[in-house]
Amino acid sequence: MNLKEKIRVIQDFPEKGISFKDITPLLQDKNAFKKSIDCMKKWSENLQADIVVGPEARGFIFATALAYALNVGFVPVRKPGKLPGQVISAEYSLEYGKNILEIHKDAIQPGQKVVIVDDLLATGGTLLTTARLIERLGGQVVGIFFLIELSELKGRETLKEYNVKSLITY
Ligand SMILES: O=P(O)(O)OC[C@H]1O[C@H](OP(=O)(O)OP(=O)(O)O)[C@H](O)[C@@H]1O
Ligand SMILES: Nc1ncnc2[nH]cnc12
Repeated sequence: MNLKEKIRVIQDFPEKGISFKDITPLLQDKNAFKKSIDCMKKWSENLQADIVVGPEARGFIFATALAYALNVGFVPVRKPGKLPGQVISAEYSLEYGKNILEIHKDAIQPGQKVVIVDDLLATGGTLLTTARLIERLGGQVVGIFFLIELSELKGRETLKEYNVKSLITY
């Protein structure tokens, strides 16, 4: 099965000039969704991850499924004002716009091995910010997995110090 065929490309969304990669057809297809998570599970072999982290919102979908498959816990990284406990936060830039990400202070224990999962790598800003938040809490980022990588935007350069893998490349 070719996973790329399950991605719907929509031009000029959410603004002019953006070629939006819509993951919803892949999620609707049980075989494609399962294959995506099974591949990420394979990448996780030997990493001995203690926890999987996913950034809001699309990251939650893949990160929770992988956490379940690996039989480890899940930690959400959220947009501002959503987490109720004490948080640390950081600002970052997106392919379109700016944002802030937050994580609960007690979400990661020092020395824990962390895998981060998101749907898409564009500039890498979201994932670099997420990785830095985890490191500020003492976690060790052992893998960063994506469904989709937009190679033109050079996110892999931004994340060059990490073990980065993606399933579909544009
Ligand atoms: O590599 P980057 O340039 O940081 O871009 C990639 C991020 O952009 C999208 O999230 P978005 O913030 O649009 O949020 P959503 O998941 O809530 O739709 C996507 O899900 C990634 O998290
Ligand atoms: N081109 C794109 N398509 C889907 N999600 C994105 N997030 C950042 N850039 C994106």
